[in-house]
Amino acid sequence: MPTLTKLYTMEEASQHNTSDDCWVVVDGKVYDVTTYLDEHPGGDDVLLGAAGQDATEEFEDAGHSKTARELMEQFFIGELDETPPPIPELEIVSKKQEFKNFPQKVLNLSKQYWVVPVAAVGLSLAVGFLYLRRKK
Ligand code: HEM
Repeated sequence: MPTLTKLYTMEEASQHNTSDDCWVVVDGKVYDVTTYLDEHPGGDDVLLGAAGQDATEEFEDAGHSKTARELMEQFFIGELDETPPPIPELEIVSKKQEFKNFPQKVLNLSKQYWVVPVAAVGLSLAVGFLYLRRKK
């Protein structure tokens, strides 16, 4: 089933790293904790230290309670877009591949269009024959 969850790249999340605009990423989920900075029992400094970053390890190390995990859902804004960006090398490889197959492609075309040279030779012979006959 399609989800309506908003996706954010890590690059986008990393730009929200101030006390006026503070996002943290925990376990592939993005949280806007700006309004929670002053309320956080662990202190605002720890959240600010993890702002715009993947804080999964720090979050787990702090041994958060079930209540804390339920509470964080209020700050959930989306998920991390983990789709890898297209690798430019792949394009280069495919272009090289095209070039590599060039002789094969020419061969295939000549197989397909063998009628053209045969017709050309036939036509030349016919014209030559008529020319010679007229000369006599
Ligand atoms: C939306 C995200 C978060 C919520 C809702 C949240 C909530 C809480 C709550 C309720 C506590 C009190 C203890 C408990 O009930 O477990 C706590 C403690 C703490 N949190 Fe968070 N937290 C969040 C994110 C983080 C992150 C990202 C870090 C680390 C970078 C962190 C570090 C800590 C630390 C160090 C403590 C103190 C633990 C202790 O006293 O032993 N928290 N947090």
